[in-house]
Amino acid sequence: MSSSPKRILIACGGTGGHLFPGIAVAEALLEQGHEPLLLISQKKIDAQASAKYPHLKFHTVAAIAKPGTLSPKMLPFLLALIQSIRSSKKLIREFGAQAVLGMGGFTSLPPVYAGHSLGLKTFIHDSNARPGRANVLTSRFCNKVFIGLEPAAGFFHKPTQLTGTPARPEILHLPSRAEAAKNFGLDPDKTTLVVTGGSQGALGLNQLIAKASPMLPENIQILHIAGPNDYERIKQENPSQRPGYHLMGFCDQMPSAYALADLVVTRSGASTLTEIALASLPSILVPYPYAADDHQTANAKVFSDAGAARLIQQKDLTPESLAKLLTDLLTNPGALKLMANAAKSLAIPDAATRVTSALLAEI
Ligand SMILES: CC(=O)N[C@H]1[C@@H](OP(=O)(O)OP(=O)(O)OC[C@H]2O[C@@H](n3ccc(=O)[nH]c3=O)[C@H](O)[C@@H]2O)O[C@H](CO)[C@@H](O)[C@@H]1O
Repeated sequence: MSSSPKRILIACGGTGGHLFPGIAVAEALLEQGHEPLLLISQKKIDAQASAKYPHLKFHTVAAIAKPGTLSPKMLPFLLALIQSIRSSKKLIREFGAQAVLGMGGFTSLPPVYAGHSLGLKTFIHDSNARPGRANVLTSRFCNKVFIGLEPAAGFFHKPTQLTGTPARPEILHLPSRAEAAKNFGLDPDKTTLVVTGGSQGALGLNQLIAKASPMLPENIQILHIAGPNDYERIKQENPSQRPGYHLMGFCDQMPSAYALADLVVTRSGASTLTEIALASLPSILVPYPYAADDHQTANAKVFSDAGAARLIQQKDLTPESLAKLLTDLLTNPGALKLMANAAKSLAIPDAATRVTSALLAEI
């Protein structure tokens, strides 16, 4: 190992769950004097998020998503994969990469495979308790797999290291509660419920919350982050809402949302879980029912087993039962405190530097 600056290619496009951890690793590398290049997709979310980090270098490639095995789209997918491996090799040579890190999904497979076939050290990070198939396949071409949650270790055929999932630096430095409340026009002194569905697929949860919120005690305020796809529908379906209910589409101030929250109701995507652990927040976790291999239930179990969260499947909830559970918890500060402490014990604040140290030690 030498201390000279290293050039690291990080593949992290396609979803917030891959992009933000990739950005966190890139920031840590940059801080240590190294040169990261982030490979992202042409999707809007990647363009929007990357624009906020003008000091980082990004390279855009077409997103790759695997169709069903018998789908007629399989042949075009395989051709796109081969093409992407070729262009990844070209990029690795031009950039002079010394290692490749994939943050997950099929978008990571071509650059990791290309790096491996050019003789570079290659790595992937998997943030879920039950890894995606793309990552298990990609791990065949890796030297080491970094994992966000312990149960993932059993799924890979390569050495794994528990690093946690790197979070955006701003999540590690939350604003004050007063500042946070101001951002949403809410009251800093009121007990606050924050609802967020992750970046995709929370219509069922959004509908439950919108119907449950009028049944909550009057002194509770609710920040309901419904996501850009559901915002209009939820607004139309619930024309008369109670005071202290604030509905929004996409939230670009998640640190403020966490700073204001006394309890979070959410899907159990890995980045969201990482963030609520870092913010020491109690939660009610309602896994996305259609997530691949039900990995969100596996993620949520880590938190409920530790006492940090209540895990409830969407099919088992009604607006009434959800309102009762929320009221019971929100009026029981002792229970919330115990859950918050358990959440804190799951946090790995140095996840980004755990990844960079382990990676740099091998090149
Ligand atoms: C439906 C699905 O399969 N989702 C998967 C997807 O997560 P997905 O990317 O949908 O969700 P995550 O919970 O992992 O991350 C969401 C990220 O978006 C941010 N955010 C969210 C809402 C908002 O309004 N503003 C905002 O900034 C959150 O702070 C967080 O950083 O990849 C993750 C990592 O493999 C998996 O664990 C998830 O299960």
